[in-house]
Amino acid sequence: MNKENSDKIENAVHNIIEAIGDDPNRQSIQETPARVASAYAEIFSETGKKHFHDYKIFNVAENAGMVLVQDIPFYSMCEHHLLPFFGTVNVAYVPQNGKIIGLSKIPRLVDFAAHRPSVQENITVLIANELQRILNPKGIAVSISARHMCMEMRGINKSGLFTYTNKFLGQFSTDQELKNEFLQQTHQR
Ligand SMILES: Nc1nc2c(ncn2[C@@H]2O[C@H](COP(=O)(O)OP(=O)(O)OP(=O)(O)O)[C@@H](O)[C@H]2O)c(=O)[nH]1
Ligand SMILES: [Zn+2]
Repeated sequence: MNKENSDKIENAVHNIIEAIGDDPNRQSIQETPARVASAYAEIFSETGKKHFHDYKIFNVAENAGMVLVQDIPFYSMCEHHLLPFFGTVNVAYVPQNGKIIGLSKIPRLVDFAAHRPSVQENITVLIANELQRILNPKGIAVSISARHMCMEMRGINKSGLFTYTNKFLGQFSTDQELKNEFLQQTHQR
């Protein structure tokens, strides 16, 4: 993040601290605006980016069956309240023409989708669509389970609720057996 944008966040946080009735010059929070700016640079690092580019494609001779990376932790911020929502993502695909990507790129793709203001449904679809664009595999399944702080610490104030979303493309939407394999492996029914 450039200096101009980081200054904008610092000024805004300074104003927020004042507006909630605290003193921005209080010794232990003097550096808070700068800390928030640097935290936001990390948390929102992928904002506005349409495509994930950090991958290489490998070719293998024989197609594997379903490739599943399970329980990938993620943190995001809801676009309505800028409060965290977080949980785990399962990403599966069935390769086509021996085309695969490095396994570590799947959690990186999850971070790409999550590190922006968003809603759970959009993260789910963005992961599926980017994987589709990159690999054009025979099928894709993405499921997310998450807790939303905007439902837990304010508003409806219900703790410990989990929201589930998923997106199935290609064979995962046409082949019930494959879909069941995914759901069984990821403990969803
Ligand atoms: N579909 C969806 N909704 C979300 C997500 N994160 C937060 N929300 C909801 O977004 C809605 C925003 O609704 P508004 O009525 O504009 O906001 P609000 O008055 O603060 O709503 P309450 O949270 O009910 O107090 C709320 O119902 C939130 O629960 C998400 O990832 N997906
Ligand atoms: Zn919210």
